[in-house]
Amino acid sequence: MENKILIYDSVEISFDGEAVVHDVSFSLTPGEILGLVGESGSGKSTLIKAAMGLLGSGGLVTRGNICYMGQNILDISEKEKRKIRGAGIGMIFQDAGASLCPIRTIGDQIYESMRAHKKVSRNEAKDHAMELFEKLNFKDSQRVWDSYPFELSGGMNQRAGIAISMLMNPPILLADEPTSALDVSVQRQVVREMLKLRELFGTAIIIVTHDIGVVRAMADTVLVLKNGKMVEYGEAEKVLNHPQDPYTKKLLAAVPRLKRKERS
Ligand SMILES: Nc1ncnc2c1ncn2[C@@H]1O[C@H](COP(=O)(O)OP(=O)(O)OP(=O)(O)O)[C@@H](O)[C@H]1O
Repeated sequence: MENKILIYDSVEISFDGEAVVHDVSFSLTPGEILGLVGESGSGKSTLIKAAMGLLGSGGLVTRGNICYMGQNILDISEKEKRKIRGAGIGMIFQDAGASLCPIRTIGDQIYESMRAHKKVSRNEAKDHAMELFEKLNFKDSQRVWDSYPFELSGGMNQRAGIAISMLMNPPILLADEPTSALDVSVQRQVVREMLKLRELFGTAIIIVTHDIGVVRAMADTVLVLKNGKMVEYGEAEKVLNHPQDPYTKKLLAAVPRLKRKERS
């Protein structure tokens, strides 16, 4: 099992008794970036939410196992899951701005989210956040700390959201369409930032995206989902440059040629 920090083993996920993800297996090593792609409704978000225990009331893993650091997270209590969420597995969504509380400053939210996991003073939380902001080249860290989300641009909120999800330095970051609501220049910045997190902290990342350009720029491995089933899984270079499955070929063909050519 050398060095696997997350293992999905034959996972089936159902909503209200109906399976929407079928027999999916993959694993993640420290620092690995896995690109999860597939058409809308193919089950990408459902698959990663299962690792966080965030499927909602009708959702259930109905077969298989999901192991985080050797621990089957389907067997553990809600309290233990809460410990893993944030400190073990961080998550960022498409619109991190919307998941920030509108009536609290970024600083307050950082302090609260850190305090939920460990005993820290406000100053310690601030020092830690400022250090991370600097590492991620935020131009005006103090202003970000003092701002309410509505005082920052959508791109800055997303970058702050990513930084917040990294405060506890989780070994795994699940990123669900983290760039799709952003304009192109901020998209590039966010991609660079996620790569920087891997470089700085050895963070493993699962990135869910429709943007094959982002997958090319980031992923070591790629998993292609269609109607909840794995159609292809392997090294990014192989899957992207020599796709075997017609569905993967179709997904890749949907990408503008210019984008596909830029790194070939
Ligand atoms: N809470 C839910 N209750 C019932 N069915 C759901 C729920 N969440 C997702 N589904 C169903 O599960 C399937 C997979 O949805 P999911 O959102 O995981 O796909 P996706 O690949 O992430 O799509 P997108 O790219 O549009 O975000 C879909 O058929 C969807 O309707």
